[in-house]
Formats: sequence, structure tokens, C-alpha cells
Amino acid sequence: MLRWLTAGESHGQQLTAVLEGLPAGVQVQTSDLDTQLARRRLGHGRSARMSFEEDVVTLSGGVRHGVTQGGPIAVQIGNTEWPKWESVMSADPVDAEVLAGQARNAPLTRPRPGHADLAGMQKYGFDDARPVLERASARETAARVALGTVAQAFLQQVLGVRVVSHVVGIGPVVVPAGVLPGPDDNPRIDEDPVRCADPATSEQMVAEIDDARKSGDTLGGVIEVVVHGLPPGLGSHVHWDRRLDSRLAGALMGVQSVKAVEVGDGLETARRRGSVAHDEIDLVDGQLARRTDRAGGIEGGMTNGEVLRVRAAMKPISTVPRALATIDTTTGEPAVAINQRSDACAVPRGSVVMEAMVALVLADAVLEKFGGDSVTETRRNVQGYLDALTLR
Ligand SMILES: Cc1cc2nc3c(=O)[nH]c(=O)nc-3n(C[C@H](O)[C@H](O)[C@H](O)COP(=O)(O)O)c2cc1C
Ligand SMILES: C=C(O[C@@H]1CC(C(=O)O)=C[C@@H](OP(=O)(O)O)[C@H]1O)C(=O)O
Repeated sequence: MLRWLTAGESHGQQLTAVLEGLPAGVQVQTSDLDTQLARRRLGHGRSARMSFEEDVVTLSGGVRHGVTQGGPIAVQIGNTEWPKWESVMSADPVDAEVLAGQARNAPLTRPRPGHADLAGMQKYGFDDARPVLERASARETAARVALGTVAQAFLQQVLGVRVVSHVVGIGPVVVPAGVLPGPDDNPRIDEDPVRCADPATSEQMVAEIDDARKSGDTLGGVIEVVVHGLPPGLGSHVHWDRRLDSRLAGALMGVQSVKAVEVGDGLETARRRGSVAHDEIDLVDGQLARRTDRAGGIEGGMTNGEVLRVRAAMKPISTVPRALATIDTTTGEPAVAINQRSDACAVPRGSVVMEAMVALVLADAVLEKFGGDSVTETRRNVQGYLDALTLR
């Protein structure tokens, strides 16, 4: 079983992440994490913070000379903005005189509709939204991407699995049906300003973001994660919490701002008749083949050997420059919500986070099915299973 945890605040000294349960022998190094974290910072619509802040990665446990050792993997991601925030975010008490007069330390009492501010203040008994937004912030997704990189390395080295993603919608602009990235398409998609696999739609998405930003507004959108190379039989039909679709949905819904998840054709499938909703089965030259992949590679909560497709819908950013109505929690008077710098649209960089979450869930499902304390052992178990399948 794979377990993972993250800790740290948006303007804290560093994020910390731990991944436990991965076998020995996975090749991964700091530069692999750097590459994925750099991808997470890109994309049209990102905030200024993404261009000046850097992620400083330290792989501090579980990896030796570029190879996992079987113990928990520990990662720190230092925040280069820390010196500016040190007194405000210090773990130890800070002299009140030092804090007095610091604009950054003023209590935040105008909660943003759509962010965690108000519910968090109520739940934890804070009269300041700072401690809520610091942990709610999607800065934390840097830690998930770091762990997801290790999970992706495992999947690729054991099974040749490739996890790719693309943006299929920004606000009302959506890609035409049938755009499906291949296993090696991530580098090409990364070159697009909105990580869209269709150049014509990409231009419209960029224009939509520019328009929203100009009018002081924000946007959400939809991301599709596509996974090539999975064997049939990951997950299970036997219990709700062993279903792979349920586990993927939970992991993707667990990313800040995700409000819906679809597997395969998802909602569209519910509008179709059964005769055109499923993926008919053939045997071609002794090999199983599907005429379509509407199910997105999962049937009965298990992979079916086809390409896996899952979509996550992110709501528009709630720090809206054209500020939204709220109340000041100290006075109860009407006010405008906090509206400092923010991403106008975080969907392109969100896609890298979705890849990481999918990779972590799949690595867990692979270990559940095949086990192994070393990559060699897991590979051997995979091969034994594949060799025993009468139909493939
Ligand atoms: C990659 C990414 C970047 C985000 N950037 C911002 C941002 O700059 N400003 C903001 O208000 N929300 C941003 N969000 C969304 C908030 O973190 C999220 O809305 C908030 O934590 C409340 O959670 P909920 O939307 O799931 O209810 C971002 C989300 C993601 C995934
Ligand atoms: C820092 C990151 O994302 C942040 C996520 C975020 C939020 O509310 O989720 C708000 C913004 O931070 P700030 O309010 O300080 O400008 C984003 O920049 C990051 O992704 O590394």
C-alpha cells in the first residue's frame, strides 16, 4: 500500500512531502522533480508569483545515488519568498513590535466567496483568514507534483506506463471531440501556452483568458489525463473503495478548485442509449480489441487494458480582481472580498497536478495487484500475470 502526506503553508519556509510504500530500485533524482515542478509553474493566466518564486527541491530520504531504497521518500520544497514572510509565518513567537505595522500581518477579515476563508475561520475559531488560506492554497500542489514524479517513474520503469494530460476546456472554449494525446505528446503540449493539444482551440483559449483578465475576472476549465500502457485488472469490482474509478475521482476531487470528475465520456454517456454508450469487443489476430474507448479504460472499477481517460473540472479562481461582495467579519458591515494578486486561470498548470494525482493512485493500484519490494520483483510479478492471461 502506498501512503502519502504533505505539510506546509503557502508562504511558509518550505513544503514537506512523504511517500511510503514504494519498492526499492526506482530510478529518480532531484532533476526529475525540478522538471515536473517547472511544468507546474507554466501556463497562460498564471499569477506574477509563478514567475519570481522558485521551488528549491531537496530529496532528503529514501533515495540514494538516484535510486529508491525501499524506505519512505521525503522531499522538501523550499520557498524562495520565505525571507519576506519569515516574521509573519514564523513557527516560533515573534516580538509584537516587530509584527506591528507590517502590512502582511494585518488580519484578513474580508473572506472571499469561493475560497476556504469563511468556513475555515468559523470551523477553527480564527478571526483572521490568514491561517486558513495559507494551508488551503494550491501552493501545496507543488508537494503532490514532487511525489507524483516518483510515482510516474515507478509506473514507467515497471510497466512502460505514460501519464499525459491536456487542457480540454477553458471557460466556454472547448476542444473538438476526439483530440487524444499519444504517450509521448507531453513535451509538445508543454510548448502550448495553455497546454492544449489542439492549436486552433489553444488560440481561442488564450484570447478568452486575456479577455477575462482585462475585465478583472477569472476562469476555470477542464483537464483530461490520459494514461497509456496499463494492463487490465487494476482496481476491483468487489467493494466500493477498491474501485479504481472511485479512487481516481477522490484523488482528483481532492485537488483545490476541482468540482467535477468524469471517467471516459462521463456525463455524455448518461445522455446516450446503451447501443452507442459502450465499447464493443472483437478478437483481431488473436488479440482483444475494442471498437471505441467511451468507458475511458475502466469497467467494473477495473482497468480493461484500453487507454485510461479521466477529466477534472476546475471552478474559476475565487480571488476575483473585480472584487466580489462579502462582509467584514470584525464589523459585520458589507465589504469587498480580498483581491490581491492571483492566478487569472490556473487550469494549464493544474493539469500537471492532475497527472501527479493519477500517477499516485495508479502506482498504489499496481502495488496492490503485483506487490514487490524491488522493482525487479514487481516486474517479474507483472510478467507472470500477463503471461497467464489467456486473452490479451
Ligand atoms: C494550480 C492551482 C492554482 C490555484 N491558484 C489560485 C489563486 O491564485 N488564487 C485563488 O484564489 N485560488 C487559486 N486556486 C484555487 C484555490 O486554491 C481553491 O479555490 C481554494 O483552496 C478553495 O478550495 P475549493 O475551490 O476546492 O473549494 C488554485 C488552484 C489550483 C489547483
Ligand atoms: C503559490 C502557488 O499558488 C498560489 C495558489 C493560491 C491559492 O489560493 O490556491 C493563491 C496564489 O498565491 P498568492 O495568494 O500568494 O498569490 C497562488 O500563487 C503555487 O502554485 O505555487
